[in-house]
Amino acid sequence: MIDRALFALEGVRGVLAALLALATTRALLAVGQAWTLASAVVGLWAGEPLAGQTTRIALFFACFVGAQGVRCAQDALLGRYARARVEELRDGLLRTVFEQGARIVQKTGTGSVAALALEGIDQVETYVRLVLPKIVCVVAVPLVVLLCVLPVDWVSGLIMLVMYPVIVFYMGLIGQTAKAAAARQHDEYRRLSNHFVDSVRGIDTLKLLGQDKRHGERIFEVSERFREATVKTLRIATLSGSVLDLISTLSLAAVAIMLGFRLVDGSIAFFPALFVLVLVPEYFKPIREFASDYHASLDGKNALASIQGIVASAKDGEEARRATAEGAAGCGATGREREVLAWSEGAVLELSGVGFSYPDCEALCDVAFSVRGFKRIGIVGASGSGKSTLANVLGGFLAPSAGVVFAAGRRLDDLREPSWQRQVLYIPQDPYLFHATLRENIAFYRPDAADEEVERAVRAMGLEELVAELPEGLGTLVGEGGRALSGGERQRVALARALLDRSRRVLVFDEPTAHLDIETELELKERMLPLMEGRLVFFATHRLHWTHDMDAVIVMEGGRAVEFGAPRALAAQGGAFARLAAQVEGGWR
Ligand SMILES: Nc1ncnc2c1ncn2[C@@H]1O[C@H](COP(=O)(O)OP(=O)(O)OP(=O)(O)O)[C@@H](O)[C@H]1O
Repeated sequence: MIDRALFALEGVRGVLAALLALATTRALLAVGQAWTLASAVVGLWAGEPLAGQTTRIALFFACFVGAQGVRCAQDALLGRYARARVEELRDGLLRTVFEQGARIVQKTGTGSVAALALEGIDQVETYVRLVLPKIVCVVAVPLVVLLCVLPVDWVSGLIMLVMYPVIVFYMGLIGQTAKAAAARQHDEYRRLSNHFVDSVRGIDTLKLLGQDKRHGERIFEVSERFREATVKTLRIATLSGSVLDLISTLSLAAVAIMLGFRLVDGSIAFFPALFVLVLVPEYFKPIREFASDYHASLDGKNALASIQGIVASAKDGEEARRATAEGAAGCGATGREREVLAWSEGAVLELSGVGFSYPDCEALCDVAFSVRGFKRIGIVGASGSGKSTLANVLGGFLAPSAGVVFAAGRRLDDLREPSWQRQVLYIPQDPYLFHATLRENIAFYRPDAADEEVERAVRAMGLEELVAELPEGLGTLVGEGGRALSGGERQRVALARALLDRSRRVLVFDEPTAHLDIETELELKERMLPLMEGRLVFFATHRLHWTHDMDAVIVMEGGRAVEFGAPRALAAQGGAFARLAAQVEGGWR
């Protein structure tokens, strides 16, 4: 029931110690309130004048105000602590998502990661605020109260002592059921988030294929499952809360009835009886509050576990990767020693035995080749042969599961090395436009670019017409929520980015023209070729006319690089490239 993940939070022990001190103080103040109230009432009952009770009444109010003060101090402490931890968690999660990129998002789901970063984080804050003080109160307050009741009336103390473990045992039983129900609810929520984001992203395709109605029904099914899981969790929470209330009320009644009988037969005086009666609710209050907040905070508990899981698995993977890289290098290379030098004419990139597997499929196997300097390398092959996966490995997005890479004199396990990524410009099939102005999108890698440079890039990539058409020219908002651009226009923006940032000397293209009609492709080709000058270029494509402009091609077949060489020589060789070339309409010359 007590969540170990909470104890992994930074500085939690110090906060628990402070909360323990505050809870003990509050319990003592509650005892003080019960004592002063009981003695004032007993005094009045005995016929003492009201004026004689002033000190007791003043002390009662002092204890009351003190208890409120302690509560405020506790809230302030928890508020600060929860906010700080939550900020750290958010940073950790976002850093992991940015560092691990596609891998994390593919594994966990875009919707789920977004829901965790937004709503999940808030749930964790509520969870930390609610549960930390309850963990402390549930131990400290009953102990203080019991220690004060036992010397005054051991019979009531004994009843309280016996009933407490019964309640804790019952809570443990309910807790297990509630935990399972909340975990199921959390899973359904993750599924719903992923489904929703996927549906919104794919809405055009779904409509185009006439699948929107059927997909709508599936969204309804997923939402229904989430609703059912939520109702089940609420049902358990409400029922168990009521039963717990009943048990603690019965325990309270048992103490009160025993006090009543003993008062009647004169075996207990009025003062101790009243003192105990006033104090007993304080004894059961923390466990009742713990039970009700426990259910309310279970989604925060699950969100915390998910976030910590994502961050920890990424960290483990990263450490294992580092350890293997350092072990493989045999020299404990760290930091600077792994930095890839700036790409130059004499630099060599070599892949040796590189493999990569998706959870259910091996996409690359034993890929090996070596390139030097500023070459244009085509990556060709049939659909599913591994072109995009190889482009992703070269771009530093995916870490191979096998093999090593030598890049500009550095031996690496993979190319997710920041000093390599800083040199790479990746242009995918469908470049992403940020929700920002067209100018900001073009100057993405060089936000400091002068206006003339941006305008030159606009002209070079044939974007002048678009800019003239837009209401605010380069200052028009584009991307999601802004003015939509066609596939060809997005591709031109991506190329303008490449033109603007000449410092990136490695270009990785992944089927950049796959979505474009042949006229647009040929027009763009004329604009792309000059960009390739003085750069190392990898160009994954299934359109073989590009290979005429390549210095060499890598031919992929079933995840293996089966051929590597100049296209003309490969075509003459009669192997895999020749077979591919034979499929080109009109032949490959
Ligand atoms: N995210 C993924 N999860 C699981 N398997 C994947 C994933 N992406 C690709 N694959 C599989 O890996 C293999 C190689 O895919 P890849 O996209 O690299 O091939 P490709 O040659 O680029 O294909 P295409 O020309 O159709 O884009 C294929 O069998 C594909 O089904």
